Amino acid sequence: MHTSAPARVPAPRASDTARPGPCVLLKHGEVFLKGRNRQLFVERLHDNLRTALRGIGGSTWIKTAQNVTVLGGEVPREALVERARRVIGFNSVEPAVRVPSDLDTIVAAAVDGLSGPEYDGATFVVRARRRNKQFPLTSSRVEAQVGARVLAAIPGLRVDLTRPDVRLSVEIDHKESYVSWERLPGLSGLPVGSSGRALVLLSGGYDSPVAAHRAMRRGLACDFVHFNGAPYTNPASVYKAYALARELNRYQPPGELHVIALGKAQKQLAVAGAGRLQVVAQRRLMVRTASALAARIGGEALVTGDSLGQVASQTLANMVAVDEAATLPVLRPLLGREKQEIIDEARSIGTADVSVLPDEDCCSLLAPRRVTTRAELPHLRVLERRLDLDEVIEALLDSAQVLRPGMDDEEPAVPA
Ligand SMILES: Nc1ncnc2c1ncn2[C@@H]1O[C@H](COP(=O)(O)OP(=O)(O)OP(=O)(O)O)[C@@H](O)[C@H]1O
Repeated sequence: MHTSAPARVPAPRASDTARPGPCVLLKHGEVFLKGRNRQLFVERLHDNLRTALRGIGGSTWIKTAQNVTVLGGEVPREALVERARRVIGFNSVEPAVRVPSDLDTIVAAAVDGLSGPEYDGATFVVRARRRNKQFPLTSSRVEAQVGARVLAAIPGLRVDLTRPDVRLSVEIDHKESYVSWERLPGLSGLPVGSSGRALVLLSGGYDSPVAAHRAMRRGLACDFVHFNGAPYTNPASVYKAYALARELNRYQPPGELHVIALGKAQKQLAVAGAGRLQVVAQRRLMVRTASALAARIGGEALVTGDSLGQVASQTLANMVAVDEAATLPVLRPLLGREKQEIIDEARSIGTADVSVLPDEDCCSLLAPRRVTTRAELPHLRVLERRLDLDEVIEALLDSAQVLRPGMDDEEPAVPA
């Protein structure tokens, strides 16, 4: 049984946070808008960040200021940035330096940062935020003074308040301040796990991995289930599902992949006379089995990659027929998306290279030449009564293989 909270990673030692040096500023996303529950969301965000930092190869520390998390450690800053950019819930990830809160030191850090040849002739603006109201200058005075002194020290620079090449950001906290001049976009969204846990029906195509990623960005921790056509198809789709789940697990405390051999049950449906209902009947069997599996592992909803009308099996009537068989809500984050948008998003999250590979999906096994676009529930029920559904589902669940992509590097042993 899953608990949705990730395992805690030891808190940083106080001595780690005392030294000046490189760090990373992580600006909070939607969490920032939360009211009284904000602290809980921030704790979840930090738990996920600690999980993402596991195995990085050196000690790390995390510090919270208002609406910002500061990350540092005895590892190269690029490695911290790379890990932090995969944590859902930060609007931006900014490589920064941490200095004592006095103006001379802040200016020295800024001059140091902007002295490289890549900033020759660049335009810049200073943006300051003062969290420490005891600091002797207001934010706008800090901006003016830092700007003037940087300009005097680096004559190649020019000021542009509206469309600068570089935004020099100064965050003044109580004892220390953070200076940064590079801002990388984060993944924004809600911390994974803050909305509960879901089971994603993961095929080998472009859509379901993108749907999973979108579900994660709305705070759902995801496990995965993949149905393959074994024993009648080759194992290629299982390897693809494994690779996709491993990629997706880089964005969350890793979820499990359950692999279920559907081939025999598909044949039973065909023998029972499914005909043009075959694909919708299979989908109903998938969501029934997935609902039962989710109930066992703590999932509260199913997620699919359906997009309305994309293919014959995804008409409104067929989706209604599928939903009727599920005992958990079926979430479809891609319902209104177009295929090209989905493929572009698959490229940006890193799943497209796997999805494009050929496989022998269980859906093509026994698929009729024409799939019904209007599956009638009474016809489906008559068909399903010819099978002992409870027994079929029990057998499917018993044969499920559980893999942990990204948690260890075992290759999937393909179920018989
Ligand atoms: N073999 C499978 N195992 C698990 N889920 C599946 C499988 N086949 C389909 N699904 C689920 O049903 C959804 C619709 O599948 P369908 O084959 O109709 O569309 P698709 O456009 O090929 O989807 P995808 O690009 O995700 O493969 C998938 O996005 C996925 O969530």
